[in-house]
Amino acid sequence: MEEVLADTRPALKIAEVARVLNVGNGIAELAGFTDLRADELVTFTSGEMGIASNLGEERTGVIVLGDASRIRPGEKVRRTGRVVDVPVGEAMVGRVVDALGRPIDERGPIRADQRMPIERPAAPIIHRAPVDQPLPTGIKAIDAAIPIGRGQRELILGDRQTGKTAIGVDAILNQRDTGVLSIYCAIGQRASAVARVVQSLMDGGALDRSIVVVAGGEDAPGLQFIAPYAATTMAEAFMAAGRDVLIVYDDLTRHARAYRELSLLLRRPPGREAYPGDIFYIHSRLLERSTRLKDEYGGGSLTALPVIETQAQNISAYIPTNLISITDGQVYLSPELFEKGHLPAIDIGASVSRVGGKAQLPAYRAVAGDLRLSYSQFEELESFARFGTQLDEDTRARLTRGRRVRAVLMQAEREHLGVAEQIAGLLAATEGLFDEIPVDRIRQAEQAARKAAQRHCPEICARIERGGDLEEADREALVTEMDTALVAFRPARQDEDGDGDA
Ligand SMILES: Nc1ncnc2c1ncn2[C@@H]1O[C@H](COP(=O)(O)OP(=O)(O)OP(=O)(O)O)[C@@H](O)[C@H]1O
Repeated sequence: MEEVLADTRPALKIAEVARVLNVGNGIAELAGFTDLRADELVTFTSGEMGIASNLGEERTGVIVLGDASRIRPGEKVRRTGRVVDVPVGEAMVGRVVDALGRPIDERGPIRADQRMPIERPAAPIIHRAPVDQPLPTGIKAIDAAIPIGRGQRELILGDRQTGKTAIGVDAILNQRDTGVLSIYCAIGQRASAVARVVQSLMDGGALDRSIVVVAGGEDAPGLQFIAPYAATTMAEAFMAAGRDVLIVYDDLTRHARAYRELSLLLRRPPGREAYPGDIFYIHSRLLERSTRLKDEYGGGSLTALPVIETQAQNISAYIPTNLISITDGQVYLSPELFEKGHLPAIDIGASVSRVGGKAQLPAYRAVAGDLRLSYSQFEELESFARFGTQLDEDTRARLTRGRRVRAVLMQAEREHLGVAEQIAGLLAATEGLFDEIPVDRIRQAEQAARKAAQRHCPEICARIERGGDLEEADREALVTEMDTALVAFRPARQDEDGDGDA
């Protein structure tokens, strides 16, 4: 009898059910819970879910993860004893899901055998390995001047319609042969914009090795707020299993706005630009989770490309400065370059990669080592030259070269180039092979040079692709072959042909 009593624990029931006091705009206020935990998931009788956010003695503020208009005052709410989690693993690959990991692609249910909480601590420093392996984006201006490494966090920022999404999508499409799994997390975007990205991934054959997480502009602010954390959890599951993952958060400006809306509705005190005091923390704790793990801790990596929209090119506004300080560099897209048609509109002088240089392939470093500096100098020189000053021979030569390098760095969307192709084009430009060719023919000339390099020096190209060095002899061989291929583009030869446009 005593044994039985010893095993019996008094079933003291704490209040597990509460009622809705009022609801609206993504937030519900409840009364009745006595022991609710911060961030605990609650379920409404109407079927919606919510996250316990403001825990007061009498009232609880809950972020609604769904349609708040379906919730009625007086409705019952139950606690669940768990935090928000999402399905993870192979079953997610190739799927388009919402912020709670539920499929929205009409391809049937997802049978994942594991779930993980959306908020998880970042890997401790001791588990982290240095960023020293490249993550090629296939975009010349980035791979040459602002290289990104696996495990890096590189911000993409610029005004609206400057090609931010295009860079993220191109980076995903370029992972065809790298074994990198990609996650595109759309936050607060129009459904048509998300549909376009999904279509591009499908057309490029990238959806089979990607996950798309969508919290659209018309979704509840609570879903928009949790979407990047959910996407990161899905990525972390692969990272822990040794996979390399690339994640694009498009975009964190809208994420910050969704959080501001929720905070104001929860009556938290507003700070600068009406954002709450912990606005830095919501982004730092998210991006801190991107890293590269040491082999003994899984060996995978998580590379993050967060996107931020600036207004009137103001990169020193609150959210952009926060993110610039959290990330390991930024790719700045300039609306002026976009208007001039210099696409992708990357302002190389205002962009930087703080850790990716170590990850750049040696052949790249040999060719594009000082590209960022020399290109910025050229841009400055060009702006002075506009005043019509008399130019000396050396300045004129530097302008000629700079304009050709710029033409070579221009690239259309979805035109991904392998490492060897990129290096051949850049080598031809920096060695002055294009100097005598009119700028409007550089694109064709570059293609011819790249083809010649591939055709006549296949073993050098293959070695470069494998990460080998570019020896002096290799450089000479490539330059000779490309120079020969470019004869047809030079004015003298064109004049002989009678089609000169110099
Ligand atoms: N390298 C490029 N070559 C040609 N067109 C490009 C290039 N990059 C972007 N574009 C075009 O520029 C337009 C804007 O691109 P995108 O939607 O990526 O910009 P965004 O900055 O993400 O826009 P938003 O502010 O709406 O999010 C698109 O029509 C896209 O096709």
